[in-house]
Amino acid sequence: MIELKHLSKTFSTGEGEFHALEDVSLTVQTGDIFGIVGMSGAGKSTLVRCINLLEKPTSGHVIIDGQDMTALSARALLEMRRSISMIFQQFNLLMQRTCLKNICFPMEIAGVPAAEAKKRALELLDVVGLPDKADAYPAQLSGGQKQRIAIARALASDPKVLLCDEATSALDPTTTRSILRLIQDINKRLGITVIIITHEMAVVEEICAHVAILDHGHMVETGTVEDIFSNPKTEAGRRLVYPEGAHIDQFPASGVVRVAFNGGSSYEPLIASLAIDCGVKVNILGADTRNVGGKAFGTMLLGLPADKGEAARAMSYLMAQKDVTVEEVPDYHA
Ligand SMILES: Nc1ncnc2c1ncn2[C@@H]1O[C@H](COP(=O)(O)OP(=O)(O)OP(=O)(O)O)[C@@H](O)[C@H]1O
Repeated sequence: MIELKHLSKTFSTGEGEFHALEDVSLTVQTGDIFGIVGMSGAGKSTLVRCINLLEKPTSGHVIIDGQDMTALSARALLEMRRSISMIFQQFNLLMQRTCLKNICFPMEIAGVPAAEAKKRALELLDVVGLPDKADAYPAQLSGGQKQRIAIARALASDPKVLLCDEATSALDPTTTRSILRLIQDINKRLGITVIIITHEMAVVEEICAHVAILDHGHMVETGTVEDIFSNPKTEAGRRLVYPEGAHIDQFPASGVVRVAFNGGSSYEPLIASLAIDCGVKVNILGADTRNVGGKAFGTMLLGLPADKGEAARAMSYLMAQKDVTVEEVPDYHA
C-alpha cells in the first residue's frame, strides 16, 4: 500500500516560492491501477517524483508498505527505490545500447551476474511481446516498441510499483491501447501496483480502477473511476470528464438537478417515463454519457418545472430509480 500524507512541495524560483503541491493525501492499495490526472502544470509529475523521492517533499510523508520513505537513510532509500520503477513519455532508452543491453542495465547496476541478467532480459523481451528485438537498437523501433522495451527494463528490478508518467502521451491511439493492455496484463499477472500520471481521461477510463484529480497542486477529488466519471463533484473534475461542457451556469433555468447514471442499463427511457408515469415534463439542459467497462455512465442536468408540486414529484420519482443518483445544483444561478 502507498500512502501519501499531507504531502507538500515548494520550489524556490527567481520570483519567490512556488507551491507545486499542497497538503496532498491519498492511498493506493496494493495491486491497484491508480490514475492521477490533472491539467498541464497541476503538479502530476512533481507528485510522482515525490513518490520515489526523486524529488524530496518539503513536508509530509510517503509511506510504502508501512515504511516512511522520507525517514530512510540514503542507503535504505536506494534499496527501496529498486522496488519502484518508472516509465516516461520519451522512453529514456540508451540509444547506443541494444534492447537487450538496455534491459540488462538496471541489473548491471544492481550487480546481477551478466549471464543471469541476460537470461532475465530475454524472458522480459518475451513478456513485452518483442522476443525478436534483442539485438535491435532503439532507433530501429517504433514508439510503441520503444515503450515496450522501457517497460521490460522497468520490470528488470522486479518492482512492486510501476510509475507511468505520461507513458502513452507520445503514442497514437491504437498503440496507446496496446501499451495500456500490456500494463494491465503486467498488473494482473505480476501483481504490480501501477500509478498512471496522465492528462488524458481516456487513459484512466481504459484501465484505471481508482483516480485522483489534481488541480493547481491540490488533490480535489478521489474515488473509483466509476464514481468520478459518473458524477464529478468539482469544477476541475467536470472540466476533465466533460471538456465539451457541463458548465452548469450557462443554462437558463431554475430548480436544476444533476442526475448521474451509475452503470444502469439505459438512460433514454427515464425522461419519457417521468412524463408518462408522473405527468411531469422536465427540460434536459445538458447531457453527457459514456461507456466505462461496458456499463453506461453519464450525467444529465435537468431543469425542473416551476410548479413546486410537480418539481417534488419529479424529484421523488428520480430518486426512486435504481442506479441513479440525484442531487440539486445549489450553485446554479439563473
Ligand atoms: N524544479 C522546479 N522549479 C520550479 N518550479 C517547478 C519545478 N518543477 C516543477 N515546477 C512547477 O510546478 C508546477 C507543476 O509542475 P509539474 O511538472 O508537476 O506539472 P504536471 O501536472 O506534470 O504538468 P505537465 O502535464 O505539463 O507535465 C508547474 O507550474 C511547474 O512550472
